[in-house]
Amino acid sequence: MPDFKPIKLVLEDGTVFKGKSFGYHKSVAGEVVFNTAMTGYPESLTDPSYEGQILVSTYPLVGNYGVPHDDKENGIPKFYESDRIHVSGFVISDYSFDYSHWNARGSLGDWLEQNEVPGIFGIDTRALTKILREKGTMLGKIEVDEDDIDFYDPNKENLVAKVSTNEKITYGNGKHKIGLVDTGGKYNIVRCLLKRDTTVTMVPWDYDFNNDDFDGIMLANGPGDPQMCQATIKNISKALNGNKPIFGICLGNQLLGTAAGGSTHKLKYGHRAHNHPVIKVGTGTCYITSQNHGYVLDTDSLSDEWEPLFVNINDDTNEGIRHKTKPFFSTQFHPEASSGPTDTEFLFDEFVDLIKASKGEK
Ligand SMILES: NC(=O)CC[C@H](N)C(=O)O
Repeated sequence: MPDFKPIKLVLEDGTVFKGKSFGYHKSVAGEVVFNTAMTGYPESLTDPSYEGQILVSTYPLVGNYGVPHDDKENGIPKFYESDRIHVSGFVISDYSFDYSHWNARGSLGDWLEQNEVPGIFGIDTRALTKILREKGTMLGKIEVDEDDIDFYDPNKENLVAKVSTNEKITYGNGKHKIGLVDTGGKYNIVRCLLKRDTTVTMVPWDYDFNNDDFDGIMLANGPGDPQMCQATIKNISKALNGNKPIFGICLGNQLLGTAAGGSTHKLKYGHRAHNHPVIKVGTGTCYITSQNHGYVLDTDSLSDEWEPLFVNINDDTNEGIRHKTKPFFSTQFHPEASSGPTDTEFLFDEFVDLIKASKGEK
């Protein structure tokens, strides 16, 4: 085994975890969050919602299936959620030096190195997670050699502006025209829409989509504090006066709720997993969902025109909302999965059905 350089993770409360470096050997600071999923590191690492965050995997064995090919389909990578790694650093327990998978093109360590993102292995990530669960999400820094860098709070910045597209980009040429507000959206949202006879036009986070002739508006996921996206919230508020279908995911749920007059707050340590159970309100139906968020919408803050659509049965937090009379709805979880269970992908069908109904089609 080669000699891996020492590297450490320092938490805001002074706790230090010493590990070994297996990615790009540099110091970084960010917000430390944990995900309990057992698979899906290529998708998570490229999810723009992780911008500014140091990601901890509670599942110990990581890297065993390498990283996938970067083949493209419809102009986007087939197996990644964006064009680069967005996490600031990756913290794991056991690194698999050997990888094997039909679709592997290289190792996780080499991929981190190419993207200049540090990786630490040899850390008891379950002990680390217990601290984060007890004290809540904390700032942290990964330090190499004798470095002593400052802590950095990504939520004080407009991270959405950093990760959003700067120009309109159109994918596919299906029947229904979707305006996708790119607050840091994952490519699987585009893939799920394109599978359903749509043309998807991705627009910048602060673009006023109300003047375009879209058939429906898709509000994407994205990083940071939703209250940083006032320009998006303003445009959504305008759209709420009309009748075009709107579907929001994760940050999209928080932005739709805020535009509807609601408020948001930060959870103690967030939901990042493949197994969050949510109940559809008014039914006994439970879905197992993929999640990655730190903020949450306050259901009680919504006006009477809105109602909760899903609720998390672990902690009773909001998992989605819908307008009582207009075709507007959103989910806090990820129906596009990637990674995680695909049980709620049918919500994309429901969105397209709303579009058809609003156009007078069957
Ligand atoms: N995946 C997301 O869209 C995350 C939304 C928001 N940044 C949060 O942490 O709550």
